[in-house]
Amino acid sequence: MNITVIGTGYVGLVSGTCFADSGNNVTCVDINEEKVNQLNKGNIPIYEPGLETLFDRGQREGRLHFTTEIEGAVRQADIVFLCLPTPPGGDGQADLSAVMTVAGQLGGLLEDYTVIVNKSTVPVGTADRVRQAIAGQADEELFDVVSNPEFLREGAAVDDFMYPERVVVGTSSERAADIMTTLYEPFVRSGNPIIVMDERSSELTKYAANAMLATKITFMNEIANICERVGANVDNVRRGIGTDSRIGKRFLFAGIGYGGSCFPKDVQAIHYTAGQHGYDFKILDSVMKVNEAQKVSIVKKMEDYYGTDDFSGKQFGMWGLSFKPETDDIREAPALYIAEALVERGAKLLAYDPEAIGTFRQATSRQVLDQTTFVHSQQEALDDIDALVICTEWNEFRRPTVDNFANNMKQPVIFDGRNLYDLSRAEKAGITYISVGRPSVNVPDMATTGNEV
Ligand SMILES: NC(=O)C1=CN([C@@H]2O[C@H](COP(=O)(O)OP(=O)(O)OC[C@H]3O[C@@H](n4cnc5c(N)ncnc54)[C@H](O)[C@@H]3O)[C@@H](O)[C@H]2O)C=CC1
Ligand SMILES: O=C(O)[C@H]1O[C@H](OP(=O)(O)OP(=O)(O)OC[C@H]2O[C@@H](n3ccc(=O)[nH]c3=O)[C@H](O)[C@@H]2O)[C@H](O)[C@@H](O)[C@@H]1O
Repeated sequence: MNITVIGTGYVGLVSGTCFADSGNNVTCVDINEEKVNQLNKGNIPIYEPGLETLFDRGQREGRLHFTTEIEGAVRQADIVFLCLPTPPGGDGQADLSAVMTVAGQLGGLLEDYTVIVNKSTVPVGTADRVRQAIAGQADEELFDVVSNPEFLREGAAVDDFMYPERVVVGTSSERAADIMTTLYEPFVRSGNPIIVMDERSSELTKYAANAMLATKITFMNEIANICERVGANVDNVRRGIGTDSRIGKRFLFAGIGYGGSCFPKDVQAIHYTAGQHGYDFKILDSVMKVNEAQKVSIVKKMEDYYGTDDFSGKQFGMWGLSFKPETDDIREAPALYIAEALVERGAKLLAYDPEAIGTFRQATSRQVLDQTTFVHSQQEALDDIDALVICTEWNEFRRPTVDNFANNMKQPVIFDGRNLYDLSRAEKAGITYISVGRPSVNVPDMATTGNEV
């Protein structure tokens, strides 16, 4: 099939590359000329494991093209995917300006029947709005509008796209449903379902999935906060409940809050939509409040440990800047908030991340930049620091076994926002180790090691 993807961000680039790899002829369109030039030279602007191999193959075999010219790309397409940004507007409402601008351009370009697919995360009713925008300029026989939300995760995007647990297709048109089913059949060979439903349910499914996952994480963060108060261990509680298949093992890891480009904005957006329809979505109100506090909960622990909120004269190492491992994306990353809070309290930072130093530098404040030295290895971030703060669970941070820290650090004090290390080993190694929802180790007057299984 001839596929045109409009918007070559995370979703557009991964979708376009994977569709090309399954034998389609794909043209990706973006208004960012510099990005398109780089992509045409074979340079991928994001770090995403496994993408490069498929991308190179697609370009080499002539099935993956990039352009800024929307006209030709849409005219030749059987299917047009909209993979455009839908950032939060001022009040939390999703900003649909990119989607509606492109929708307004499409009508005049359709010559033969084309399926217009919205892959962006958009509020309920957007498929209708896109249909109306196109219908103003094109015969209704010439197109259908489909909602096809994307569930990939950054850092695992290629696998998620190639082997989706489900594909959701929202359309009331049988013709469009058949085309979408044919397109996705190679991706669900393992028997996972393509679920066809109406457009509105499909649009809401995307928000419901993200809001449910954000709620699950937040629930565990609250359990962790209780664990800290009653002397329990959230790892044990997680194992104890996760083995119940009704609850499930995944997305139960307590930490320093969820970040990224989607959970925060999508929770806000569905909360806003509910409010627009006269419904107060109370649970999501709490999820947002708890998550805000959780992002900087580690700073509160540091204040308790030092007995002051004045960190002047202290230097902290920071491991991990991205919002999660295997990505250089720092959007809504807890590390941004933690760095800001530490610098506000007078600290200096030595920061390391395997991939996200560049993106972090662009996003953080001048004040943080002035007080931060970025280093190129985890080891360098341990030099002459008062304590290490762990913000992202990159695998390489698990490698120096916890026993090594005592030899490598001036003060073996670790504040771990991601629960990387075993408590009893930290205790034996003589490290002061304060993590999330677990008893603190080697801290005078604080609870000691709990009951590790
Ligand atoms: N990032 C992720 O992991 C996921 C994102 N989503 C959703 O997918 C949508 C896109 O997200 P990302 O790929 O992260 O966005 P992004 O912000 O990384 O990229 C969007 C791209 O669209 C381009 N663009 C903007 N206006 C344009 C226009 N008028 N014409 C052509 N190109 C234009 C931008 O230059 C940029 O390259 C959002 O609605 C998001 O919520 C859904 C699932 C996963
Ligand atoms: O709509 C989207 O953009 C995507 O949002 C999330 O994907 P992503 O944001 O890439 O990353 P996740 O792996 O979901 O992690 C999100 C945040 O939750 C945190 N998290 C995750 C899992 C967990 O157990 N605990 C936890 O704190 C992570 O550290 C991270 O900050 C969803 O998982 C995807 O299905 C969805 O397509």
